[in-house]
Amino acid sequence: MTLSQLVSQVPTALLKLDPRHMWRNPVMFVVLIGSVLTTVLAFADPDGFTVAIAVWLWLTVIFGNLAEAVAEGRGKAQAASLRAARKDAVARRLERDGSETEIPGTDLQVGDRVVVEAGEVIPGDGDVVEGIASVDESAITGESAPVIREAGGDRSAVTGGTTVLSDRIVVAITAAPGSTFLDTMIALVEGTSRRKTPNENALTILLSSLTIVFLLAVATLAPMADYAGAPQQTLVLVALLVCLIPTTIGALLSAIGIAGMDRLVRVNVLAMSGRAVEAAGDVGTLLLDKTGTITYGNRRATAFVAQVGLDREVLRDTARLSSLADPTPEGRSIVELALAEGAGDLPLPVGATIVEFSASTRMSGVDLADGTEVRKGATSAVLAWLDDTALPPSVESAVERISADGGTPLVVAVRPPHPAAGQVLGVVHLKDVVKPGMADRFAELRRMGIRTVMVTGDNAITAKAIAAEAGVDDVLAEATPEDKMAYIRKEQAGGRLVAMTGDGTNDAPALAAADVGVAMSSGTSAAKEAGNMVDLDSDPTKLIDIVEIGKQLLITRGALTTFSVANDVAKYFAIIPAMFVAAYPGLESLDIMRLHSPESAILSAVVFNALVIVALIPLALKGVRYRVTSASGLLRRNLLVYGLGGLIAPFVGIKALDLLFSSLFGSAL
Ligand SMILES: Nc1ncnc2c1ncn2[C@@H]1O[C@H](COP(=O)(O)OP(=O)(O)OP(=O)(O)O)[C@@H](O)[C@H]1O
Ligand SMILES: [K+]
Ligand SMILES: [Mg+2]
Repeated sequence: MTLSQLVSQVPTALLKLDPRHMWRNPVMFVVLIGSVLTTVLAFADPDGFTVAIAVWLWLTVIFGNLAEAVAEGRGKAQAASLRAARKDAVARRLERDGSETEIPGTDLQVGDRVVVEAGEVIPGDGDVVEGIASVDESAITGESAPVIREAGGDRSAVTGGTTVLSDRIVVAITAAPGSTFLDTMIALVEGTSRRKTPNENALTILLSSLTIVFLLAVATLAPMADYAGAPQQTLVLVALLVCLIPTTIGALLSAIGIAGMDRLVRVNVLAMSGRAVEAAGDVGTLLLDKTGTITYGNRRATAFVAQVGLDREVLRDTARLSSLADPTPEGRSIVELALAEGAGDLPLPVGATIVEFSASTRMSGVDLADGTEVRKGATSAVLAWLDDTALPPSVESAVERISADGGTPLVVAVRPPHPAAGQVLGVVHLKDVVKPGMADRFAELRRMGIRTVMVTGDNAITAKAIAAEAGVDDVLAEATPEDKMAYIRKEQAGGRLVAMTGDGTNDAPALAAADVGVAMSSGTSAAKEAGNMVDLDSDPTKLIDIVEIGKQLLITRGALTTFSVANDVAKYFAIIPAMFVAAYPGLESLDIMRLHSPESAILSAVVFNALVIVALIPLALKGVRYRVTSASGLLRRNLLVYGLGGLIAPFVGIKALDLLFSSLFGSAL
């Protein structure tokens, strides 16, 4: 933060003096009332002291607004560059009859299908329903490397404003104009949609209560001072009140929250709510999707292993048949492998019914017109479909070998028309690769006290093999969407906050149930809508940064609250004796500060109180540094630094200002 940044936000800070805005912050609202009151007094009796107090009370309020304005200002710059990305693209809407109509992108409706080809801007948010393309998403991510977006899998979502670099895709629009991802993002970084988080609300209530306590203390001080023969002016009582109420944290609270969101935006994560950011700081369990999260996610068929005695061509052609209408990356890779291994390029037979893959059935295939049913899928699912027959031994050993290797075995089976029995033909070997560097990052999470759990629809052996390679703490295999939900609920019932990253439509319910649900930007629209954060880089290990930023937010807020309250308590002891020493000479032993005069004591305290806010703006925005240590160690350290610092600072600061003022205006004060 530079000085010019501060100065440039002064107009915004002044606009924020609007009582309708100030009302949301009770501590600073009290200061505002105090400023108005002392200003009236200054007009009635314009002596130097009164004017000085009035001016510094106004500055106190403005400094608080300045903190918020600077925090918001950083987002505004980002919003401006995002606006530039929201180009008004022309949409090529696909009509029912297959023809195309050109319409403005802003006229698109949810459910419309649009064609986008190389060089064109995607006119709205949606899911790719046909084709595969490389897309330049730098407009939203700032990353220039193109990404692949394709129909059917977990990498199907595209964002309006990004550009197709190669090939042709058909996109089904999922967001109405005005409520697109880019619109949400702009509102978020601008802070326009920011609401107070539960913790912020709780802290605001606490700070308001403290304010009331000090208000009562100062109010009872007035008659006591009268009685003692040292009547205090209203001006002094107002100034005293402002010094005692927790103005430091009151002024910086909202800036701390905005800065937390902003730090996330800087690592390309959009948090849809501040609550999610706070929760991230307290996460105990992290659920990670295997495919696409821990592994690259483009599971590809690499081999057909037929049952002993069966021609490999039969397996190859049946596997191909079962995949002809399967748009998932797995399905398409099977068709490609079959072709490469010499299968004919025949289309799907007429009259065939497509059976789509789903995460709960874990199978896909076709039903032919003659009643023959063809399936491929997870071993247990296919065996259950075949009325619990056992696997032929040769297939069983192939399944085990593929799984132990971390691959996904897809069993292929046929069920001829009744009464002939169904039969397993063999298995397709799907391979996926664990992303590099995973084990290190999981070790880091472990040091932060977070347990990592890999969740997958794959079988237990494959899951264990991948888990061992990636270094996670636990695995949940053959997980249906319901299993994922149940696991999250169980952890939450144990008092742990759960974070989860996911990209698939089948992840959506779990993403919604998790305390922190991070959807990969590459994922499906359903996943993005269900989560409360989106990672534009689609990097699941980003959760480490997210947790750090969440912890940093909580620590910063805690540290500055400690400082603020300690500061106020210390001021009480620094200035009360100075104010009353004339009336009660017995207080002299308490008057360790030896301030010049009661007026100088009050003015110094008010000025110090205001300057502390400005001095702490950089820390509020940057955040207190987070180190990986135990929570209690951190607490102890912060109490020591910020509690003790808060106690000592006023004595030093007020004394210094008192010396300055008394040397400048000695006789007047
Ligand atoms: N296109 C498909 N056709 C048939 N079966 C499939 C297909 N894709 C996956 N399967 C089977 O279904 C199982 C579950 O797949 P799913 O995509 O739900 O989970 P996953 O990809 O292993 O895990 P996740 O996506 O949650 O990381 C897979 O292990 C595989 O056996
Ligand atoms: K104060
Ligand atoms: Mg999947």
